[in-house]
Amino acid sequence: MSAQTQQQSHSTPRHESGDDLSTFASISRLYPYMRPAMRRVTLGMVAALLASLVSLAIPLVLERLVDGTLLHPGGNRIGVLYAALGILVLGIAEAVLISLRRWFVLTPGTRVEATLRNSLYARLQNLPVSFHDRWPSGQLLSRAVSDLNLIRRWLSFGLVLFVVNIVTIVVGFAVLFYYHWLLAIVMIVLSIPLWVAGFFFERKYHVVARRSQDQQGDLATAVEESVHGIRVLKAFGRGRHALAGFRAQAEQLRGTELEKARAVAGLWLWLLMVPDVAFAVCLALGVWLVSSGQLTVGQLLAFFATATVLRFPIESIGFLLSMTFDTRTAVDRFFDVMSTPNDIEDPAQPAHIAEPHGELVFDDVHFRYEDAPDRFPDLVNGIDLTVRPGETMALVGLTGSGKSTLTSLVPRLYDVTGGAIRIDGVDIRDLTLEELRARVAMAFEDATLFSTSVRDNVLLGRPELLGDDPATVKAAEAQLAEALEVAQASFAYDLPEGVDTKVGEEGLSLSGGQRQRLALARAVAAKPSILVLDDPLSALDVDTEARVTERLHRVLDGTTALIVAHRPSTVMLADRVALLENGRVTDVGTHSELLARNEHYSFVISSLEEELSGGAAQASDLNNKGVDA
Ligand SMILES: Nc1ncnc2c1ncn2[C@@H]1O[C@H](COP(=O)(O)OP(=O)(O)OP(=O)(O)O)[C@@H](O)[C@H]1O
Repeated sequence: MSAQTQQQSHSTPRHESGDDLSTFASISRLYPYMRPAMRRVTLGMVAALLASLVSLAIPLVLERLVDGTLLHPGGNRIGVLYAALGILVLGIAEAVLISLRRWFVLTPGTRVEATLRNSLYARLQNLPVSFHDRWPSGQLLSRAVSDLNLIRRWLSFGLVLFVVNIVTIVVGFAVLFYYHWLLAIVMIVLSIPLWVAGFFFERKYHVVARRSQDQQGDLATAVEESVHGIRVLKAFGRGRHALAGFRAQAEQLRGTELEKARAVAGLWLWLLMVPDVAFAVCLALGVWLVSSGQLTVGQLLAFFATATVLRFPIESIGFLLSMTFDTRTAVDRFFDVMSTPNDIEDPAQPAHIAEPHGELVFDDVHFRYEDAPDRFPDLVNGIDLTVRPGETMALVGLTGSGKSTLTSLVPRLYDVTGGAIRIDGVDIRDLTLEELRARVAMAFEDATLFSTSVRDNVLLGRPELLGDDPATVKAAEAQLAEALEVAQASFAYDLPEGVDTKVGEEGLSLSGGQRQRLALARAVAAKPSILVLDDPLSALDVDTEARVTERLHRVLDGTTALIVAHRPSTVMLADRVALLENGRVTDVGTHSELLARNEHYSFVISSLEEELSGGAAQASDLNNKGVDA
């Protein structure tokens, strides 16, 4: 496998949804999105067609002018004046029609682009987490930005010109026949190399265009990763290495762009050379036809004037072809995402939990990741566990035993591959996703904050509290205060603009512990009947953790909670502990019961303690080395 192919196969799943379709069939899939814009596009096309026909009519007037008045013994000045006036009027009409074309097609492209972008975003929100595991964000970003941009430019400009130029060429050749059949046939025969070059161009260009657009996506992913990981790269002194990797990728893209440019240049060579040769041959033949009395001077002049009008449409075919194939690739890439099946969707006939108590039952649950090798058993291999209403259950197990995976099955971030998870007796797959995710709230170890205010981040799961009327604002403030207090995140009130301070990627930088506390506040504020916490306190110091734990205990009183525990102190928070071992729950009991009777549990707890003291030593070591500075 070449380095290039290797690079591609590692970075992007390539569905190539439209690879077996013709360019026309592939682009026609856009029709439902284009329908609202079609009226203006069609009007633009009509205006452009009329402009072309007008430009083809000018040589006809020229012929009359030369043969009928200038060269005619009885020609008069009034005739010349009329003909000149006719040409002027046609010229003005052509200019007006071209302006109309621009005006008609300017807005529909932007509207279609916006619709496509909204649909893509909605689809990305809708697709399951397993899709996002497979797709690098740069590939999605390049689809949402540059591919849709290409489609807009083609719609506003390429499509209309392509159709109009083809029609102009066909009508133009018919007009050439009208002047003289032999000259027209010579012109057509000499153009054949052009059509052949166009055919080979299509086959080559499509493949290179796809590669180029995929490589742009890979490059975007590389930039995104290095920006996100800038601290790690700096701390480990790997900036140069990252730059070298980036350069290699950029060089690869440059190579592909050059290949594209060479393909276009090859076509251009034919596009420029063939008409010149055809003109020269036709001129010699035309002069002979005039001298032998088979053609008038006016007809010869009109023939060349028409052939000149046809030059731009013929020359632009190369550019428009490459633009069309770029667009076809962009459309294929768009539908790669849009046609990815979503296996986590609402049921056809949803059930509803009338009286939520918060009982959570795992019934012989199995799960394996799509890319897990066949020789491995299921990661979750038949888990039976009941978390009673209002109970706090800690999940404990060695690292990699599948604790986070198990918790992510509850809000259906992934679907079980066997067995069932039930909330209050209802299989979670029978609930709508909206109901399920209103009942279950989650906080992760890796706390993601969005680029918006603290308030909006914390009340993310309570959209009904984000209104403007005074009662809602008051309720929102109370909820916010309670959640921030439970999560020991009152520091938010001391930020420059209090809870209105913008945080997240574009806002104020917060420490890992502060981010975790806000994420925990978000889960608490959602007031779920089941709270799933995936080691949400890992970045807190021991004192803060103790305070959060004490408050959570109070809040969790009526809430069922499933907590992944990496610290003995988190385990203390739980009423009972479930021990995860080889994909199964091998023991359930209180912390002290398990410590007393289960050797593996004691081993896990002592390894967690060791990890903690090791982590603390490492942290102080790093601090001494001044990494933070
Ligand atoms: N999205 C994924 N795709 C494929 N495999 C995954 C994915 N996420 C996790 N895994 C694999 O599943 C296994 C269990 O991971 P998981 O994060 O659930 O374990 P864990 O018990 O929470 O670990 P830790 O205590 O270290 O957080 C690991 O071998 C991991 O490599």
